[in-house]
Amino acid sequence: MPPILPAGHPVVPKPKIGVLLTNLGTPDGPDTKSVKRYLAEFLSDRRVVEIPPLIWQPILRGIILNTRPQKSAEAYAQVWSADGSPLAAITKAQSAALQGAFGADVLVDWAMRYGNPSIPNRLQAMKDAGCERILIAPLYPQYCGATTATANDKAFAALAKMRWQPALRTLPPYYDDPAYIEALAQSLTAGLAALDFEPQAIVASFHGMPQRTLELGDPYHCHCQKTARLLGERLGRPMTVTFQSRFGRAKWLEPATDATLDALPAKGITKVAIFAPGFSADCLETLEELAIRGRESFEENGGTHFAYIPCLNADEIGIEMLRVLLARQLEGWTPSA
Ligand SMILES: C=CC1=C(C)c2cc3[nH]c(cc4nc(cc5[nH]c(cc1n2)c(C)c5CCC(=O)O)C(CCC(=O)O)=C4C)c(C)c3C=C
Ligand SMILES: [Fe+2]
Ligand SMILES: [Fe+2]
Repeated sequence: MPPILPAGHPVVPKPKIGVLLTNLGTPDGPDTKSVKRYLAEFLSDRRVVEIPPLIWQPILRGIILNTRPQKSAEAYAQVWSADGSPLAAITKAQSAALQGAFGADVLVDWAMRYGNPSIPNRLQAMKDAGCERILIAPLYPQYCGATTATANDKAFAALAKMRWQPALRTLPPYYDDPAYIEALAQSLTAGLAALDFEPQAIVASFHGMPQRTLELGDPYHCHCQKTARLLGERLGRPMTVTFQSRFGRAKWLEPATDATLDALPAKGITKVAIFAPGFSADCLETLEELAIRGRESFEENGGTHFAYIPCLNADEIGIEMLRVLLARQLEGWTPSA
């Protein structure tokens, strides 16, 4: 058969391509009203709280949304930056850095699953800019229905309303990708080298989820364990894996980060370094829960040295890793990617 494309022809014509980075979401401001609006949307997501709405909604509206927003707003106020919520500010910086790395062929933007800028809003903006092909990139290394799936659901729902849809791809979870493990290894090595003490333990703290979600078949727990194992092997140092941010009364994944930190000094471990490999950007859960409250609690229980090592964020190592992962997904879509 003769070749279907004339010799020298590019394999694919050059359509306009969009890359939409997505993350969890955050309130518009560190005030009770904004946090209440955000938590109402977040905690009404049936991928996040897997309790039948007839039982859950009265608890959410009657109890949780009347108590938690004020407490959470105080926590957000402690970490709020000049650029707004750290999660939003860092995701925006990641988007700008990747735009620089890809150049004019690819439009890079960012959106939040809950709150602003919303996924439907930024997808529409990409379509309006002429993007015919879009890569949705949920920035969660470990897959969880409560994070990866719901972010993609939101994008699919927006596309479901479009008469003229763009073509779509999604970034798969990258918990065991050599580029991710290497980025974590380099970032952790640099973070440890900058300390003025030698930690006796390195704690890898992942966001938790209900134990029941694991039993229903969600791979998140296994993904976290594999990330920590590969990183430990790469560095030749064991990692203490823990799960943080417990919410509600149900049993969550264990061991819990707070209980583990509090128990270490009694075992003779008074110097620790902690980091959060499952978070692609620092946020409330890392800056307030780990770096502020985790430290206080560890020291109250006899700890003497505590270091929080930041996430990959928009640092060079993290951006290069994301560029590699995204470029791989764009293969065949653009001759230059
Ligand atoms: C209610 C159940 C929750 C599940 C399940 C859950 C899973 C989960 N979350 C992240 C990442 C983040 N969560 C963040 C905040 C946050 N998470 C929950 C609850 C669940 N998370 C709440 C109620 C909150 C809000 C803050 C609070 O009131 O305490 C954030 C930070 C957002 C920010 O604005 O900085 C991230 C990121 C993952 C990876 C995950 C997977 C199991
Ligand atoms: Fe969460
Ligand atoms: Fe928290």
